[in-house]
Formats: sequence, structure tokens, C-alpha cells
Amino acid sequence: MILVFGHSGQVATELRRVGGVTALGRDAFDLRDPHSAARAIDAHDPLAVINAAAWTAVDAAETAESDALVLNAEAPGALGRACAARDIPLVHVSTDYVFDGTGTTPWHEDDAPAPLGAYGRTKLAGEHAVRAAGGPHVILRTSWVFSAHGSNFVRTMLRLSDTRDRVSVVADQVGGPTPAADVAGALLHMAQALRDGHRGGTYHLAGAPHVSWAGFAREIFDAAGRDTLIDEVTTARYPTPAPRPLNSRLDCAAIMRDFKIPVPDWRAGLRTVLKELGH
Ligand SMILES: NC(=O)C1=CN([C@@H]2O[C@H](COP(=O)(O)OP(=O)(O)OC[C@H]3O[C@@H](n4cnc5c(N)ncnc54)[C@H](OP(=O)(O)O)[C@@H]3O)[C@@H](O)[C@H]2O)C=CC1
Ligand SMILES: Cc1cn([C@H]2C[C@H](O)[C@@H](COP(=O)(O)OP(=O)(O)O[C@H]3O[C@@H](C)C(=O)[C@@H](O)[C@H]3O)O2)c(=O)[nH]c1=O
Repeated sequence: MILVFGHSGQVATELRRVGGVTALGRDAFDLRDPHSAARAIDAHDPLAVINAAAWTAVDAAETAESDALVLNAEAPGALGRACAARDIPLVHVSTDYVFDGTGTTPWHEDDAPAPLGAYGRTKLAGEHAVRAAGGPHVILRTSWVFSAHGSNFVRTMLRLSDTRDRVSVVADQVGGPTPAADVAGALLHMAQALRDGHRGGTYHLAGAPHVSWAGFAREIFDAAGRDTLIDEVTTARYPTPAPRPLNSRLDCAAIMRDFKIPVPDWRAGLRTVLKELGH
């Protein structure tokens, strides 16, 4: 059995759908309690652990960085040490927001991270903590995750289009929307590979083709049959508490090479999610 930290989040929900996992919600453990992870692992004696729990509120992290740090860095560190002490493989999820977004070429796993905001800083600290724990692990960086549940851009756009004729969306941030179901599939595959002796490491998985948030919104409205207009704006014209990277493209060659995990086409994933939402 694979033990999942997280239950109702986007990725945790898709992991539960695949099956073969025990997923723990915050009623069963508290990321803020450093002993909670070890207790849960000992209670379940899993073959591998997937950490799908995190602070994901990007703007709110700007004014609560120490709280986000506990969830995104200290907790994964404790989880990593608990797994390492028991020689249990850990698969942990990280983000494109560890990069500063300069340039236009996709980020390689070895490129130097330089987060722009608090969320990215805390997620990068989580990566360091998982590596420092010294156990068998994979860190999977993904981006722009969406699904039929939880908080994500697809659901936000559909909600806005319920009440508005037009929305302003940034057109100069470019990346890869990624269906949570594909993230879940990759996490499970990688957990099994670690069990089978794969040496692990840091990998990227993001949907293709690259698109801007405005382009993504266009596809969402087209696929959902909405005629909501999109005013394309620059990041400078759409101020948010947290700065976001302009270039969120992730190079996904390594995960294909080492795990045979293909890059998902997010447009197919979008159609599946919209169908699930009744569109
Ligand atoms: N969303 C995105 O666009 C992206 C996400 N990621 C990363 O992917 C991973 C999964 O993200 P996603 O599924 O979208 O996240 P969600 O925001 O959908 O879910 C967050 C999860 O964290 C859990 N959680 C939050 N606080 C606590 C706490 N105090 N104690 C225990 N559990 C807690 C929630 O628990 P509960 O189940 O009880 O509600 C929930 O399962 C995260 O590491 C995130 O950083 C990476 C790139 C993009
Ligand atoms: C709602 C909205 C957002 N935007 C912009 C703001 C931002 O630049 C971009 C995305 O906004 P959101 O707040 O929906 O998404 P955001 O929370 O930035 O999404 C991020 O979440 C974390 C967890 C990650 O790890 C990232 O990969 C990424 O998915 O779109 C608009 O231009 N118009 C709008 O109406």
C-alpha cells in the first residue's frame, strides 16, 4: 500500500481515484505537527509515501510566509527524515514557481531555481529538506494543475464567466497546464519505480503544448461553449500580491527518458474535466 499525505486536494483526490492508496486528510494528521508524519507512517507501514499536501495559496503566502514554510518545507523535511529512517521511498511534489521565469526556453531540472515569491521560496525550501533527509526520493515539479475539484484556474474561469461577459487575463505568462490525473499517475509510477530500485532525483512533468494563461482561458471557454470575451493584458497591468514567473515552461525530457512517462496533452485533460463538470 502507498500512503498519501493529503486527501481532498486536487492531486490527492486523483490518487484516491486510481486506488491502491491510503490517503490521509488533515483530520488524520497535521502537517504542522513534526511528529505526526512518523506516527502515521508507523501506523500504516506503507511500501512508499506520496506527499500531496501543501500550502498552495500563492497570494496568501506573501503575508503568511512562516506558516507556508511550516507546511511546504518543515513538514516535508520531517516526512523525509521519517521515511529515510525506515528506508521508505518518498515522492514529493514541487512547482514551476521555484524558477524566476526569465527567458523563453523550458527550465531543465538542473537549472538554478530563484523563486520570485513566498510560495515558491517555501516550496524550494521543501525540495532542499527532502533531499537533505537522505532517503530514496523523487521530487516531481509540475505546473498549473487543474481538475474537476478544488481550487484551480479552470474552475475560476468558469465561475467568472457565469457572471461576466468579459474577463481580463494575463497573456505574457507562459507555461504548461497539467491535469491532476496525469500528475497522480506519474507519482504512483515513480513510487513503484523507487520501490524497484530506481535511484530517483528531481523531475519535471507539465502538460503540452505551452500556452499563456489567456490562451488557456480561451480554450476553457471554447471547450465549455462559453462566449465570454477575454481581454489579454500584461502582467504589469494585472497586479497580484505574489509575483509570478513569465516563463513557466518545464523541460520534461528526463521523465520520459528515465520513467517512460509521456508528456500529457492538457487539451485532452481539459475535455475530460469539463465533461466531469457537466459541460
Ligand atoms: N495547484 C497547482 O497548480 C500546483 C500544485 N503543485 C503542488 O502539487 C501538490 C498538490 O497540489 P494540489 O493538489 O493542487 O493542492 P490542493 O490545494 O488542492 O490541496 C492541498 C492539500 O494539502 C492538504 N493540507 C493543507 N494544509 C494541511 C494541514 N495543515 N495538515 C494536513 N494537510 C493539509 C489538504 O488537506 P485536505 O485533504 O485535508 O484538505 C489538501 O489535501 C502541492 O505540493 C503543490 O505545491 C505544483 C504545481 C502546481
Ligand atoms: C483569476 C485570474 C487570474 N489571472 C492571472 C493571475 C496569474 O498570473 C494567473 C494564474 O492565476 P491563479 O491565481 O489562478 O493561479 P496561481 O495560484 O498562480 O497558480 C499557481 O498555483 C500554484 C499552487 C502553482 O504551483 C503554480 O504552478 C500555479 O498553478 O492568471 C488573470 O489574469 N485573470 C484572472 O481573472
